[in-house]
Amino acid sequence: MNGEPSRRMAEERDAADPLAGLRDRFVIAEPDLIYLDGNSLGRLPAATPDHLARVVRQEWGTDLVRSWSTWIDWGRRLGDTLAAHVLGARPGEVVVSDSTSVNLYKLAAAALDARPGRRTILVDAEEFPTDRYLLQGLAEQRGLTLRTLPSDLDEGLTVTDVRDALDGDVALVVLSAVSYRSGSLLDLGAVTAAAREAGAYVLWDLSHAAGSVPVELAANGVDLAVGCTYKYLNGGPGAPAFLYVRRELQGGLRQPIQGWFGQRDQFRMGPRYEPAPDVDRFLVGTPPILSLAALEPALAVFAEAGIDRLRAKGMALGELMVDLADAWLTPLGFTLASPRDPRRRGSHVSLAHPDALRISRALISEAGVVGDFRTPDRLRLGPAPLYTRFVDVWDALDRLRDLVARGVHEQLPVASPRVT
Ligand SMILES: Cc1ncc(COP(=O)(O)O)c(C=O)c1O
Ligand SMILES: Nc1c(O)cccc1C(=O)C[C@H](N)C(=O)O
Repeated sequence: MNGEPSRRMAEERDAADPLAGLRDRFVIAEPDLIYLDGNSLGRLPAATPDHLARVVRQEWGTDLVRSWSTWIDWGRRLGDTLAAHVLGARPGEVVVSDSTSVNLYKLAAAALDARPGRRTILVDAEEFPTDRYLLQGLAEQRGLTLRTLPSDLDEGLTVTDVRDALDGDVALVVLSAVSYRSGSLLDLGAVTAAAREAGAYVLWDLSHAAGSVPVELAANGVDLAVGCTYKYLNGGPGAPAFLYVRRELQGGLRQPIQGWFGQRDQFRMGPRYEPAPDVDRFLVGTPPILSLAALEPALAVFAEAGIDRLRAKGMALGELMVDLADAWLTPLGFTLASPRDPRRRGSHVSLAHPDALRISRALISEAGVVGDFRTPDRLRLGPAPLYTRFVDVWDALDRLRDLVARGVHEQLPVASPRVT
C-alpha cells in the first residue's frame, strides 16, 4: 500500500465492517487489553456462562441421568453444526470427541491399516509437535518410516513440495492446513488430489484453520481431518476436538481404540466389539458433557458470521498488520515470518526478531498486548476476525513499536520459553 495506514483509516474500516457487531457476543473483561491470541485460546462467548449454568443446574442438577437421552449424541449434533457452518462437510461426517492429539492418533492408525503394503508416513518437519510425536510413536510401533518434509519456516510447504515427496510407498501424509508458526496456508484440494493419485491418504490438522478460513472439506474431496475447538471456535480451554471422515470411507476404516461409544447398538452391550456403521465408530468413551455444552453457544455464532466473511476480514486484518510492520517494525529489526501474500496465509501473522521472547513478554506485561512467542525467534499475533477490530491491530502495533523503540524489553531477564 502507499503510505502507512493511519488510525483514522482503521476506524473507518471498523465502521464499515459487517462483522463489527459480533464483538459484543464476547466477554471483553479488560477493555484496554488487546488480545491477539485467539489462535491459541479463543475468547469467552458472552452466552456461555449462562448456558453452562443452565446445563449444570437443570440437566445435571435436576434431570440427572435422564439427561443422557439428549447428551448421548451431542457430539454428533455439534459435529453437524461444524460441518454446515465451519467445515463445508456433509451431515454425519464430523463428530466432536476427545482431543486433537487422540483424534489424530485414531485416524492416522485407521488410515495406515487401510494401506497395508505401504511403509512410509510423511509429515511437515515444522508440523506442530503433538502431530510429529504421535507419528513418531506410530511409526516405531509398526516398524514404518516417518519421513519429514523440510519446509521453509516462514513460507511453509507448497503443493509441489508435497507432490514431489509422494511415491508408491507413502501410506499417509499429515499436514496442517494453516501452519501454527508461520500461518502459511496449503491448498487442501490440490494436495488431497495429488496424494490420492499416488494412493496415499492425507490427514489434515485444521486446528488453525477451523473458524478462520473456509476449508470446504466436501468440495475439496478431503478424506480425513481433525482439529481443535478452543482456538478460533471459542469452545474454552481443553474443549473437545472434532474429527472428520468422508462418508464413503467410514465403513471401511477401523480405529484402534475400541470403546463402547464406537460400538454398534451401544446399549445392547453385546459380547464383542462391532463398530458402528457410521462416523460414531470413531468415538471412544463418555464425552465431557460440560465441555460439549460450552461449545454450543460458541458455534452458534458461526452461522451468523459466515466463514467467507470471516476469511475476508481475517485477510484484511492481516494485511493491515503486515503494512504496519513494514512501516514501523522493519527499521527496529523485525522481519515478516509469514507468507506476504494474504491468500497464502491463515488469520495469524508471525514476525521474527532476535529478541522475540523478551519482546513478547514485555508486550504482555508492559503494553497490554497479548500475542505469543514461538521458537526459534517468532512473535505470533493472531487477530481473530470474530472479535478483533482494525483499531486493535493498529494500536497493538503502535504499542509494539513504542516498546521496542524504547528498549523496554531489554529490562527483562533472558529466560527460556514457557507457556504464554
Ligand atoms: C496444529 C495443532 N495441532 C494440535 C494441537 C493441540 O492438540 P491438543 O488439543 O490435543 O493438545 C495444537 C495446539 O495446541 C495445534 O496448534
Ligand atoms: N493447547 C494449548 C495448551 O494446552 C497450552 C498452551 C497453549 C496451547 C495452544 O493451543 C498452543 C497452540 N496450539 C499453538 O499453536 O502453539
